[in-house]
Amino acid sequence: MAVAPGWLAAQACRRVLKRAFSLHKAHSIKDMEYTFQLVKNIIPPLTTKKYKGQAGRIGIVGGCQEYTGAPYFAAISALKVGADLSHVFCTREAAPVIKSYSPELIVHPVLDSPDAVHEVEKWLPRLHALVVGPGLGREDALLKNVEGILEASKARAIPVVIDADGLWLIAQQPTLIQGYRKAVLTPNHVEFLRLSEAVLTDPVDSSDRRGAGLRLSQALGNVTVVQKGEQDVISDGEQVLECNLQGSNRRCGGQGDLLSGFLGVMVQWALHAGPEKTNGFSPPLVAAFGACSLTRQCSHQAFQKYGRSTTTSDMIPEIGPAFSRLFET
Ligand SMILES: NC(=O)C1=CN([C@@H]2O[C@H](COP(=O)(O)OP(=O)(O)OC[C@H]3O[C@@H](n4cnc5c(N)ncnc54)[C@H](OP(=O)(O)O)[C@@H]3O)[C@@H](O)[C@H]2O)[C@@H](O)CC1
Ligand SMILES: Nc1ncnc2c1ncn2[C@@H]1O[C@H](COP(=O)(O)OP(=O)(O)OP(=O)(O)O)[C@@H](O)[C@H]1O
Ligand SMILES: [Mg+2]
Repeated sequence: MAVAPGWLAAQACRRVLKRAFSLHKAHSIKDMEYTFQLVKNIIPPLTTKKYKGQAGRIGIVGGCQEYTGAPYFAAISALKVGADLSHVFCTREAAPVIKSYSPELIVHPVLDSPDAVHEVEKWLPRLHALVVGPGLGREDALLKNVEGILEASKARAIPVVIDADGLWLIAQQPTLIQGYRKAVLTPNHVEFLRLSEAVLTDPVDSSDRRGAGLRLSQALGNVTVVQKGEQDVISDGEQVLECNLQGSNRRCGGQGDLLSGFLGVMVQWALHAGPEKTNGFSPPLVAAFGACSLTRQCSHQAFQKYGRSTTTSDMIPEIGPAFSRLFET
């Protein structure tokens, strides 16, 4: 008997959803299907009517002498999820290294120049979102420049995803993003604790990750917080989404950097689509759910092929197939 491709796709989707809920019984498969539908609603269609740049022009602020992989992962994941152009603003030394990884990235060696804020600001009118922090390092002079870049981005209402050393800066100066609802923070376990210590008066209850995420988001004026971990817990201070989609047991470095690049693209898709497409959820919340599920699905697929030897580079060729499987079925 011939089986229709649509039926096969629906079965594949149900299998993904079953994996998603194997760890967390509080939601039904129906809830998860609904949240995936909201992500599907924000994805811009591929048509012949679009010109280069309309699906996304993203800037990554990061990359220094020690860390060149992290900004590369964020920038390439932005392109592979569907952005048209991906810029990296890094230090002079890091630039040739990052360029050598891929001809597809546009690399600006400006972050340690005395004129860094102005050099990045020139590009802001042409960018839809910034991802701040992957591979940035913690040198005071660089962080000072990033402060200026964040202020300039807020003044232009540009969405910002803040990760890694960008979160280190926010923990020192939470006022930089206080109340900016186009900011999404993506802390790992340690970064989440550091931020919580910086802005909450009472210690967080580590057994209640939903409550902790809500509190941190509220304390920061409802910026969206993506608390990464065995389950990703996402909150805008009003609502909480959890992403339990099965990933893998490999914890190789760089997976969070991929997530931040996906999110840079998806947050601007979601804000562009507007709240009517996200049915009562804030657009950044839906974008974050999309980026978390895609990261975990890429990790799952890569692990099926490479097992213990899986590294973040192995996840990159999985982005297209994982995206289709989650959002195009
Ligand atoms: N290829 C590249 O270029 C990459 C570069 N990267 C860049 O590196 C920079 C620093 O970022 P980072 O994430 O390494 O932060 P950092 O605060 O030094 O923490 C590290 C220490 O925290 C701990 N720890 C972590 N998770 C934990 C957990 N769940 N539960 C408990 N403990 C946990 C653990 O410490 P330990 O086990 O030693 O106590 C770990 O060693 C940043 O710019 C980033 O973008 C990365 O993106 C990777 C790929
Ligand atoms: N224990 C876990 N089980 C399953 N998935 C996990 C686990 N911890 C993290 N993840 C997933 O791995 C991805 C990256 O999260 P992680 O906490 O490793 O970020 P990170 O430390 O910032 O990574 P990076 O090395 O890029 O800086 C996220 O998609 C998250 O859902
Ligand atoms: Mg990280």
